[in-house]
Amino acid sequence: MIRIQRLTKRIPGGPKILHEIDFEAYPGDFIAIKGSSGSGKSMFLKCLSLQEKWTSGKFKFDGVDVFESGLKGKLKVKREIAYLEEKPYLYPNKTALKNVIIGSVSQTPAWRRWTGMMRSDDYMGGMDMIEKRGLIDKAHQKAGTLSGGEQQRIAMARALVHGAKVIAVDEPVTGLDPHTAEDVLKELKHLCTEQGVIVVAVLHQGDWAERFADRIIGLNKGEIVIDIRGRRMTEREKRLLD
Ligand SMILES: Nc1ncnc2c1ncn2[C@@H]1O[C@H](COP(=O)(O)OP(=O)(O)OP(=O)(O)O)[C@@H](O)[C@H]1O
Repeated sequence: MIRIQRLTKRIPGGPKILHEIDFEAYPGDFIAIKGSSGSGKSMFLKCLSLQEKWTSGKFKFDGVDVFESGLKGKLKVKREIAYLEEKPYLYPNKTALKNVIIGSVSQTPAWRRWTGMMRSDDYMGGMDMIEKRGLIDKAHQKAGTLSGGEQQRIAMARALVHGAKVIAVDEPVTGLDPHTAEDVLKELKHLCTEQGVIVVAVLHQGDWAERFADRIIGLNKGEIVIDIRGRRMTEREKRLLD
């Protein structure tokens, strides 16, 4: 479970980008973040996954007070809250499978990195995760040749192999055709309902948030202006995001 209280982010010597954000999420939640350009959506995901330092606020994750528990709490967040950018970084010349298992604990010994050899349990775990994403026939294809939707799913598989319990994903369907976008969102929804993963997704365009999310949070100038159950938004609510 995640509990954030009064998260504030200010760029040193610059403007306040997030202002006193309160946020809670429970296993299995699919939460969409909406808001116009510059409203702080990406910054929120980056603060949630500790890619960005907070200016102030309290952060509890799975009962651990992240900032009170020192390095241990921060490492737990970095390990278990995966941040996926709009165009997730994959090694283009490595296979989809290598991208999924790269950096996993049993891969770490230097001689494995030098020789490129995988342990059989890495191989099986990676293949299993890729199969569950419906990409088994792409496992040995170079990641740089995969489509945008396939790359998103490989990035998800990598996060899950590495033990992610929360996926904070920025614009996962931007630039995808509607059919592929729907597949990616179904996949994320499935992770919530079947595995209790928490998904926090920036889904500003179209009606994807209304169709897939359990909750919709709307940001305007770094403040929460809407926090509703996933449903069709009213015209008044939409105006609050402008
Ligand atoms: N490192 C930084 N230094 C200064 N300003 C920043 C920095 N990072 C973000 N900002 C500003 O903070 C605001 C929020 O940025 P953010 O990327 O979170 O917006 P967003 O809602 O994700 O926008 P978009 O939909 O266009 O991606 C923007 O005005 C941006 O210019």
